[in-house]
Amino acid sequence: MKLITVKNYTDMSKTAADIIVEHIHKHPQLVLGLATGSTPIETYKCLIEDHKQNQTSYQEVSTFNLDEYIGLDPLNQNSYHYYMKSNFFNYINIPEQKTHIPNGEAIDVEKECEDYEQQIANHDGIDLQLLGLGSNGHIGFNEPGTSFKTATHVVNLTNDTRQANARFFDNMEIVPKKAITMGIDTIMKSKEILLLVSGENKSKALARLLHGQIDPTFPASVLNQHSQVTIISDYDALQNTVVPSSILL
Ligand SMILES: N[C@@H]1[C@@H](O)[C@H](O)[C@@H](COP(=O)(O)O)O[C@@H]1O
Repeated sequence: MKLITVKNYTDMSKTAADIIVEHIHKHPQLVLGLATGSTPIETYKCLIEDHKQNQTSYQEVSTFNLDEYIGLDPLNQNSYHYYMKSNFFNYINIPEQKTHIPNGEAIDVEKECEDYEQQIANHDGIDLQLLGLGSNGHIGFNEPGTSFKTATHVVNLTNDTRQANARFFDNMEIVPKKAITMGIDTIMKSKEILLLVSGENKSKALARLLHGQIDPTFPASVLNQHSQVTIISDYDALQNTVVPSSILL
């Protein structure tokens, strides 16, 4: 595990975008795993800026998003379909058929999960997966207690997670109770993982990830078992953490 420490959210975002762009330049057919939430928004802005300035092309890149709420129309402003279009896809030259997000409106959601997993496999897996960190340690929507062996599946969202995401919705009542998420095993099969962590509200979770035991009650801890993880963290998220010497700087 490698840790890149940066001053603040802006620097975290620039650093993450630089790493992603470097991967695309080396490998134009990159299979890129994408995340939503507040954390990667500025990274997407930096990627859009780079696309404008340096013409980095997404023509041959394929993307797979981590998750989507069940029951939200893709045009609903809180769906991750809408988020990805309005924060990223609308501003780069990626062909729509190369972007993949679970269909939260599928009639047969179990089949949708199987198909999603199969599509990732058909692309020979994810080359670089971008991840955020839930304050309860969730990755994607894999909540505490999820088996490390899970493939893409349907989850019941915990109240903690619904509350954490309620800020995007008009009221708590309309925050979906279920979602489709890549499983922990799906994420762990990615060849490389880039975890972004910013802000004091993530500092406890980050400390537990860096120091804690590998334990399904804290899903992100599984990342300690992956050989190609880079964490980019700002000072606020690292406060009160003495970085263990086992973490490569
Ligand atoms: N499903 C998403 C995750 O993919 C995201 O990484 C995490 C952190 O969100 P944020 O970046 O807004 O703190 O929680 C959300 O619930």
